[in-house]
Amino acid sequence: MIVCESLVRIYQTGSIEVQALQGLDLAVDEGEMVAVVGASGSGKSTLLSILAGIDAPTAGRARVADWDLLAMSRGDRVRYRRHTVGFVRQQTAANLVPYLTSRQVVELPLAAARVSAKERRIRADELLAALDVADCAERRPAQMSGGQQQRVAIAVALANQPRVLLADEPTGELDTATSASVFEAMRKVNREFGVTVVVVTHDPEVSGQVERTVAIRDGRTSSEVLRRTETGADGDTLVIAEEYAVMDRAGRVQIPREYREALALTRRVRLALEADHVTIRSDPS
Ligand SMILES: Nc1ncnc2c1ncn2[C@@H]1O[C@H](COP(=O)(O)OP(=O)(O)OP(=O)(O)O)[C@@H](O)[C@H]1O
Repeated sequence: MIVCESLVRIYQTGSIEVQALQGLDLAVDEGEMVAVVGASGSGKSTLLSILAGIDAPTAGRARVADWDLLAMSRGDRVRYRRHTVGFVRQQTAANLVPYLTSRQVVELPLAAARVSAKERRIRADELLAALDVADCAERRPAQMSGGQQQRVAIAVALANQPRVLLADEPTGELDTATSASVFEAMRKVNREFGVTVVVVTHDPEVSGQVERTVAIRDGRTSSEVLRRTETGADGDTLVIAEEYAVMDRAGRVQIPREYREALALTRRVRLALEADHVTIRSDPS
């Protein structure tokens, strides 16, 4: 559903150039839910803005569903944002409109897509019910909690039945219990509606609940954690998490700093192919 290869985004401010993405690789299957983590400034929001069609990459490849994000006209971009992706921002207020009720704000994207008034009402009520905020249909943002506002924001993002839901720190302004429930709502739409979900988060509690977490370091995908559940001998369910380094198409792998420091691996290293693995040794000279 999503494929990014060697994705680059350079911001130019006067004479200063910032490489926000420096050859990022990412592949997300249809129906998957993936968490994206990384230090502040690592490029998470830049990636999400590109996937949302808000920002354009400088170079590389980026495809979402049938769209090539580097070759879209202005009109394509509008269609893409209206029908293929839904976007939830961190700031609860930025997702909603102060003077519109929840039902009205969910109906807005449907009206833009020329859905009839009757259908709009039915779809808005279905979505608000699916996100457990049916009782907020007549309320404006100021009359709702942060968690309720984010659930309504997810309903807005899903109004036009997008194939991909993108969320940039959707629980960043919420307390732990509320963020767990908003995150659970996202898992529910992923499971029940089959929407592919990419969620940026700082919260390890959140990233620990998805099957795959992608870590971005310096604008590049550096590692992935895959989680699976297994039933132990005593019948208990265990979550097994395994961390993988990510290799790009050219075969490059980033070796974590602590490994490099522990073995004094510097500019030149020796590689050797063994029967079932590759060794990396420091240069004796
Ligand atoms: N519009 C812009 N103009 C110039 N530089 C930018 C712009 N947007 C982002 N950057 C820079 O690009 C880099 C990546 O920023 P980005 O917002 O993607 O990081 P992030 O991982 O989302 O960080 P955070 O977790 O703090 O939100 C940073 O160095 C940032 O200063």
